[in-house]
Amino acid sequence: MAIIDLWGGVECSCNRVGEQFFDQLSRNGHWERISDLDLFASLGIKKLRYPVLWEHVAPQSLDTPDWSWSDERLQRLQQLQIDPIVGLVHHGSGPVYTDLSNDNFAPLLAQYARMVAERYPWVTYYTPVNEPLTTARFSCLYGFWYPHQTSDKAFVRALLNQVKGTKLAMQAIREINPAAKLVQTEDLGQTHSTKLLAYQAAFENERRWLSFDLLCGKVTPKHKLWNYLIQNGVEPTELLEFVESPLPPDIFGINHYITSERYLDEHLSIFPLHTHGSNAHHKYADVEAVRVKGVERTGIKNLLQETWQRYQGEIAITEAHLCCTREEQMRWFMEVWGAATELKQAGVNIRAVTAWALLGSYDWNSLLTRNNSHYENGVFDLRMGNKPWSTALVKMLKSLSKTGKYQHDVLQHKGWWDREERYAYWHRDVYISKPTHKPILDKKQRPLLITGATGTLGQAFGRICQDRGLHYHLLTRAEMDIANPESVAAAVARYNPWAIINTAGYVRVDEAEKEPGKCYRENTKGPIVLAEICKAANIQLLTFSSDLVFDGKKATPYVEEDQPNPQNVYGNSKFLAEKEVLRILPEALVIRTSAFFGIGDRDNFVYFALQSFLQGNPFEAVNDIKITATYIPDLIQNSLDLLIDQANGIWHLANSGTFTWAGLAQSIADIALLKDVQIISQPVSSFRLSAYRPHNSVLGSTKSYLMPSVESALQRCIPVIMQTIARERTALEQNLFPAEEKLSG
Ligand SMILES: NC(=O)C1=CN([C@@H]2O[C@H](COP(=O)(O)OP(=O)(O)OC[C@H]3O[C@@H](n4cnc5c(N)ncnc54)[C@H](OP(=O)(O)O)[C@@H]3O)[C@@H](O)[C@H]2O)C=CC1
Ligand SMILES: Cc1cn([C@H]2C[C@H](O)[C@@H](COP(=O)(O)OP(=O)(O)O[C@H]3O[C@@H](C)C(=O)[C@@H](O)[C@H]3O)O2)c(=O)[nH]c1=O
Repeated sequence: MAIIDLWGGVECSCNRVGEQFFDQLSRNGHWERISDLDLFASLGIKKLRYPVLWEHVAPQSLDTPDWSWSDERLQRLQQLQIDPIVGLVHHGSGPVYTDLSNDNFAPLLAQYARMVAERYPWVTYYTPVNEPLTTARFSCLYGFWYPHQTSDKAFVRALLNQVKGTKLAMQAIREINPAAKLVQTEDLGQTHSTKLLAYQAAFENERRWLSFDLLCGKVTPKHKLWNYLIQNGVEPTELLEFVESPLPPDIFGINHYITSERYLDEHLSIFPLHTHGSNAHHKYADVEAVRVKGVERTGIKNLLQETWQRYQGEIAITEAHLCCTREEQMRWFMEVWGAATELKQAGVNIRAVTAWALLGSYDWNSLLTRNNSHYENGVFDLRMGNKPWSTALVKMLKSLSKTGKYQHDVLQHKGWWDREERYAYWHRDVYISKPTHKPILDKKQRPLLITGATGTLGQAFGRICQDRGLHYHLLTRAEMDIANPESVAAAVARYNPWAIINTAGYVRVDEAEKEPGKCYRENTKGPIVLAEICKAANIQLLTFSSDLVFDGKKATPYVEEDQPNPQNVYGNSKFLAEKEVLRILPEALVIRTSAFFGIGDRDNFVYFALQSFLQGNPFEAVNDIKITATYIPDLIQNSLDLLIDQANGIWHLANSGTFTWAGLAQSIADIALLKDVQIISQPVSSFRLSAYRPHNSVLGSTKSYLMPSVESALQRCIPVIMQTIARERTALEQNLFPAEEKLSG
């Protein structure tokens, strides 16, 4: 039985930048999709942080409210027996007739809150204003959001208006529902620093409590920030009003992210420009403490302990979310859940942990100031077809809400925030120079078995599993011949894997026409043997197929449901494997992909083209075949997430964008900024290839749009490939022309 509750929450920020409102509910489609509530209910959540935003209900005036959306949603929540924690403002500055610096903000918010309570008198839990301190910082100290001010005076005024608004709102609500409870949320971190900036860190470590301290009436003339507030335009009466009639939160809502802990350092030279800032006295860099070697992070457990010691009030983690790969998201949530459970067992009044951003969020990487569709998935992933995809976190949360416990092999390993490779900086007072590190993989975890140790995809899988802290064994043919059942059974018995990733195969498409036996052994018999043994051993299987299963007669991109009709031996060997593997093991994941390119692999079209261009040689490319190309790291990152999500069946994963090979060559030249390249564009027939190539093998998908565009992948890899080619050329020249001759050259 779980001793703490699982709550959920929808990322519903509605922040204003200039005259534009950035609205997560329209970005994530939840505004239109009431069925999401059923998905949320299936997680076993007891409460849901849910928006009835002022900017949505009364955007033009409090006299013309539109309750249609919130009526329907709150009614559905009642039917689903989910208790809403209603949020009225979420990183917003209110509708256009007010803003954070306007003294009408608090009274108007209270008026709106009364209207909400009158409309939904049964609602008990409220968060009138989410994270007043964060919003005041982003809007009035850093100027990112409306009203875009950048002074302590404006920051303090914005904070006070929000906290006053919260108090007045709760008082108005309690006139309707005296039992109403305030769940006051705030981002909680810790600021660390060099000795020189310890005063700034101390200030920020006091400031972080201000929302709670004000509501609890703790900001008296003895409070460390009393003078700071007074010097920045607050009247003593405004503060004493809270002291005389405090309105402490019924639940202290802690929002904690891996980036909540900061590190301040005046040695600007070792920090990227975008981290530079200043106060009235010093210029300094402000970075995530987790990236700094020599900084001991306080961590969520100690921060919760501090909150308990400071307020002795009921606490809930109201936002637990990590933007990262699947296993890291699971590790982060389990770390927060574990900390809360241990503290609860130790007598701390912890009520719940909230799985935040259930549907993910958009553009937080630009602090909600740009619409770039930078999406980070949540418990559900919105990049899969027309309904939210249940990631591996769904199974985890269902188990936690029931039993408070959950096991998965990927959880055996530390999260990146506890692994050596996290460091990007070092604490100047602790280290003179950049310390080195070696990633260590913990062998306790049941491994992934990856075939194809000498292959392009296999080796890349090894590198990325290392980075993701996924324990793996990369096996050569000698260690496990996939077409030999004894060899596979022996390897499975020896390593006891939780999944097999089959990157092995026969990929020489033209030669396959001459030696079909070999091709069918590696590409068809091999995967079948793996499927049979995985079935028997109840372990997951991921295997790869190809766009060459199609005949190319379709005019538009091929999707998963399209009927394959391979036109060459290779294509046929992959198609037969797909059919047999899914007949034997329907749970298997079969990923069709195409035309690999990547860093560190010289046997690919991108490398060939760049090499020719840089050598000034003409490059022949086919102009009557349409394909999609696949950047290997993007393929692997998403394949691993799907495997951990236990996705099954056929999935198409290729970077988005349709090209002829000649067109792709031109894009490569454009992105490499190479002007005078010679691309000889000609039909495939001129290449006299022994295996037929379909004229269209573009991979589309009805299941997902996980993969970035080919352009974005080329932009990420071409600079590195060009450096590799340049280095190789220099090495070649040095071998060909030893130094003295070059000088005489
Ligand atoms: N390259 C591409 O553009 C595309 C590839 N694919 C698919 O992706 C997968 C990986 O391709 P890629 O990395 O390019 O291939 P590579 O040719 O680079 O690697 C193939 C690997 O498979 C190993 N192998 C072959 N047969 C066996 C066997 N019986 N037992 C164990 N290992 C074996 C090879 O080992 P050894 O060195 O001993 O021969 C080699 O390590 C293949 O399934 C391929 O069909 C799909 C679409 C596009
Ligand atoms: C090397 C090269 C290829 N091409 C074009 C011609 C031809 O259609 C195509 C053939 O190149 P390749 O032999 O590299 O690729 P091909 O064998 O067609 O590629 C396939 O590999 C297998 C393993 C797959 O599964 C497929 O997805 C696909 O990537 O590329 C050029 O136009 N210019 C060139 O210089």
